Amino acid sequence: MNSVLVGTDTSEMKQRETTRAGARDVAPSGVLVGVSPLGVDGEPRVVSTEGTPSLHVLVVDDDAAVRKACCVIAGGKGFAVGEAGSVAQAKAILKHRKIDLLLLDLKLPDGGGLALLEQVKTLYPDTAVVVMTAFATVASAVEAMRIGAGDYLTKPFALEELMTVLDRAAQRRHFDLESRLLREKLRTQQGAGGLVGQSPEMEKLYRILSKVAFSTHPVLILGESGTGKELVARSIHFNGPNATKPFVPVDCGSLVPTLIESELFGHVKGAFTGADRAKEGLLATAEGGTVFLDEIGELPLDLQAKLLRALQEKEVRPVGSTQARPISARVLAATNRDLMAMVEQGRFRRDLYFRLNVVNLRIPPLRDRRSDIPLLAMHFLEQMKKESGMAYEFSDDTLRVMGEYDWPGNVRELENAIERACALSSGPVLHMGDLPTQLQDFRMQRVPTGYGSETDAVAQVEGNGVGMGDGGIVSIAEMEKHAILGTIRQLKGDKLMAARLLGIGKTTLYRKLKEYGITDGLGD
Ligand SMILES: Nc1ncnc2c1ncn2[C@@H]1O[C@H](COP(=O)(O)OP(=O)(O)OP(=O)(O)O)[C@@H](O)[C@H]1O
Repeated sequence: MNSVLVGTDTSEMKQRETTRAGARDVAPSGVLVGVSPLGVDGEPRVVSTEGTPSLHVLVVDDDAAVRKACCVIAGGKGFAVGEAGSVAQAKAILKHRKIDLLLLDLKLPDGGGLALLEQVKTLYPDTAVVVMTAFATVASAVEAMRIGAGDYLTKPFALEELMTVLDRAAQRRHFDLESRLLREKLRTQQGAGGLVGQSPEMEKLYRILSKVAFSTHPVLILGESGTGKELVARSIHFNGPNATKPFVPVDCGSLVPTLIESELFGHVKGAFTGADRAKEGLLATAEGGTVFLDEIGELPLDLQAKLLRALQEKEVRPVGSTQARPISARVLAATNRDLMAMVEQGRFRRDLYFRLNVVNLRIPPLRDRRSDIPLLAMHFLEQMKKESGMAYEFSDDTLRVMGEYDWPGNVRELENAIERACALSSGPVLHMGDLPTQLQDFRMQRVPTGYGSETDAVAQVEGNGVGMGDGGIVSIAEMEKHAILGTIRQLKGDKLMAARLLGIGKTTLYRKLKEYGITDGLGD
């Protein structure tokens, strides 16, 4: 089989005869197939006897022997095959039938194959094209690739070359299909991890995400804090082929420096004081799954070198061990820092940067995709409704200000603001007064002469009452006190929740209460 060549060159005629004889009898897989020339109706014949074929292949060549050989090989692989001997026949078939893969000879009797290719790429962009060309016209193969052919075969070609090209096309097709389905899933919010957003920026992100999910390359996820880097990493993992394997997030910024190495690579018993048991590192725990290295820019330089070695050699050496242990996890990393600048400053290893940055995904800040704000706001509101059973809704003013605000803390800030508003509101309608002070300040800067709608003004005075509702000037300390006490009261004394919603620590809250001379409960 290996020595059999398929081609149009007359010097290959003898070999072609061999091909034809071989092809007529047995396909490479041993499956018997019958190949017939194209019927007058132009319909490609399904010739495989194996199950339902996955790909529809059309062979366009004026040489019947080449057509037959290709049909036999493709049919043997379980594809539905058809053949056309001219441009006109090919067009007739393409009009009536969805073709997944076109095997196209560039030299056809009734016109150029290149023109047909151009037409196919315009009318049927999903059809993959493999051009077949004689060695002498390899320049036209280059032109064909430029127009959109995915692959090419130089005639005469060995049958195994054809088989490889068919396998590659089938794989690519499968990949494209999966990635299209995933993109659709992400777009309609059904993707695992539930990424919300329909702005052009998010569409672009879904496009790249749906492609990288099926590969095993490292991906560097870039974006400001709170833009959704971890959510994107989860989406990549849970939509990929290893979704059932572990997803292990590692926050490089919060690991205790002296313990990072043993956390990442593991340690043996007795490796250091307190290591009374051997421990597997996070890189090994992810076995076959994904390790998500968050805040990778925070990793100390010496550990960057060790991580690079582990990634290159695909093995880790636990602290205190002389033996390496293989690792098979995919690595995704994220940072809100300018890693390239850190490389220039010598604070991040260039080689590690390139290792992690095989593909990068940049998540734009929320202020650069404002059309997503209402969608995200409604999404978080729905979540709150489900959790609380309350029929919350935004006042017009609240929704408008949220859409205009810059959200320096991005989606996380928006999510927290809505959670806080729901916890503080006295009724189902969320007013401006229920939003965090930074949004109220923002609105006051924009509308210096008033509060906007009357309802919201009332809500502001009646709500947590922060601001200049009584017309006088209030000190920042006074506003802070007002906010703290108002929040605790509205939460019926739940100080932990109040601290959380106010974005301050529990200890700070208690210290402030002490400063105000309040030692017992408030509102409880
Ligand atoms: N597109 C989105 N759709 C729905 N929720 C989102 C989206 N982006 C972010 N979130 C939510 O916002 C919060 C912050 O997201 P995440 O932790 O992924 O951000 P991050 O960029 O990793 O933040 P950091 O840099 O601070 O670690 C999470 O609760 C996440 O679920």
